[in-house]
Amino acid sequence: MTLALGCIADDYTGASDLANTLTRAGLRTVQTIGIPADDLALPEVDAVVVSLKSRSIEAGLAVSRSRAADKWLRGRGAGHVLFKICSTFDSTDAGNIGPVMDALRADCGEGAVLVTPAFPETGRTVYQGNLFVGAVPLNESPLKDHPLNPMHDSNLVRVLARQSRTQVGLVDLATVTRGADAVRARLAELAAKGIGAAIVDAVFDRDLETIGLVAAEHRLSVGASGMGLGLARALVSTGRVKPAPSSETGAAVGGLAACLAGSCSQATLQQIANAERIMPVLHLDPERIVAGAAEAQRALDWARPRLAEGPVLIASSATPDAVAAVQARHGRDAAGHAIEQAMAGIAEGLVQGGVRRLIVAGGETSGAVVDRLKIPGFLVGVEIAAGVPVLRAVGAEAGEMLLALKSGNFGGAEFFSDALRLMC
Ligand SMILES: Nc1ncnc2c1ncn2[C@@H]1O[C@H](COP(=O)(O)OP(=O)(O)OP(=O)(O)O)[C@@H](O)[C@H]1O
Ligand SMILES: O=C(O)[C@@H](O)C(=O)CO
Repeated sequence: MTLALGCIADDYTGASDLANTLTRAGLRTVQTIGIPADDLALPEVDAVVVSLKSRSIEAGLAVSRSRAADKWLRGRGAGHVLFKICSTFDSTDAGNIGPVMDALRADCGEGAVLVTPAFPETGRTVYQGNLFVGAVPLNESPLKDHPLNPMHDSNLVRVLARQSRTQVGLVDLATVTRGADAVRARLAELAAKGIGAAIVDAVFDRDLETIGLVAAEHRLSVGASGMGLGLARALVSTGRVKPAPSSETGAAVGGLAACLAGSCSQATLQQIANAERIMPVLHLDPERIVAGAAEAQRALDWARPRLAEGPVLIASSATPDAVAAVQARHGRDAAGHAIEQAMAGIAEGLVQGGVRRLIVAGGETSGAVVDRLKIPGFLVGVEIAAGVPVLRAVGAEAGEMLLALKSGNFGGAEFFSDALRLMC
């Protein structure tokens, strides 16, 4: 297998978002959980997205795991590696976007790295280096209340510079609009000044196509699914990849269906409220989760008799005030970790009880669940909502399974019913 594109994603939902974008652009793509074991039977593909759970861990660990994934991908022929980050640039001043970018850049000897989280299909655009979420700057969006990495600065040149050892420049929209040669020239100018990274503006998919053409000539880029779109279209338009027909739904899996939500985003809170109309919903008590295993057991006891009648939803999700109160009592990381592990335990119990179709909301939550279920990889199926495909597990201990891993902010108001309709 010689890869046309290698990707390292810093969380699992982000990885499935990217795998979805690449698949829709015509690249045969597989998503792996971590670096695949040698005996995992991977199909012949153009792109591999290695999913890491490295967004919110200690920076040194994120760097070493990302470097190992990069080495694996380049060892399979990937001339270009995309480090997939969140379209809302989720990170803190300690990392992990800057430190990982610096390390991968040093390893491949890149001059200046193109960086953009723009993903216009989901309302993420970048102008003059400022990230907009829909109509508002990042620091005025719901991301200001994120439980793990509240985002208080929309200027990504500043945000990345605080995390990185290199200086950060800007390729502005006026340059992108002039085309690939103008972007090439600006990047060369920045590299000549010793500036190692450039936030690049993008508002429309056509901007990402221009950026993709230039990025594909380099060894490394950093971005969200929009950068993936640009790269994929460049690989196809320059004849380096022969586009594959769009993804198949595959055979039905059957089995029981359940939903888990650990995301506290506004989008997820609305989706849960709407799900109450169509399925039983259990709201977990975060205090009891932190106190011990009884709350997870209560959830399984609650779900068991109901599942035979239809899907259920179990949620820890809460409003920003409630999340802040739990964090004040137990610490941000300890509370987050305890809730993620409880969700993973609930997922394990549900699968032991016959659940084979599982929808998970939240990147960290999905990471904990997929790890606990020991699923080594996924094939990408139909799209439920922008950035969220149906995933078919490959090599799972439980056998045939369908999953949907929803990024906290993604999906329409009826996301859970939309997903269940497509997961048979
Ligand atoms: N009631 C709660 N109180 C405090 N923390 C919570 C609560 N419910 C969930 N959490 C924690 O909040 C974090 C939510 O992160 P997660 O990545 O799962 O969702 P998200 O950030 O909305 O999604 P994404 O990363 O895909 O955008 C997790 O660590 C989770 O355990
Ligand atoms: O880019 C995004 O917004 C998502 O793929 C994601 O990474 C959220 O966790």
